[in-house]
Amino acid sequence: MEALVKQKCTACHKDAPRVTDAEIAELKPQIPDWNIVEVDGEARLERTYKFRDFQAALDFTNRVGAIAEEEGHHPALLTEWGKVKVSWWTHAISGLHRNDFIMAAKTDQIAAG
Ligand SMILES: C[C@H](O)[C@H](O)[C@H]1CNC2=NC(N)=NC(=O)C2=N1
Repeated sequence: MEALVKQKCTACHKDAPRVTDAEIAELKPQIPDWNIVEVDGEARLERTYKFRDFQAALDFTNRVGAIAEEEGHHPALLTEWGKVKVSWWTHAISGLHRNDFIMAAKTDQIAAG
């Protein structure tokens, strides 16, 4: 399989397939630092990144925002002094799509510089 970071998001729509348990088993090892959490009964991918100060956290936030706009897939971002919590899920299906794993991998790539 092509690495997740090299893949593009497909359009989100309400009939898009949620990832199956078998797909999660295949995809999750590529983003080992992410957690799958449930919020309001919906699965999300979540990771908190640490930074030296607020400006560095804000710069990262903006870079993640830019790829979200490029890919047409958008995260929740919580920026604080020295950290940013990033959450990916697919609003259209109230759960996880392959797109979320692709975007989590691209977020890791941004953080790696
Ligand atoms: C029309 C537009 O592409 C859709 O509303 C997109 C925008 N960004 C999105 N982002 C996320 N995370 N989930 C969606 O379902 C979604 N839908």
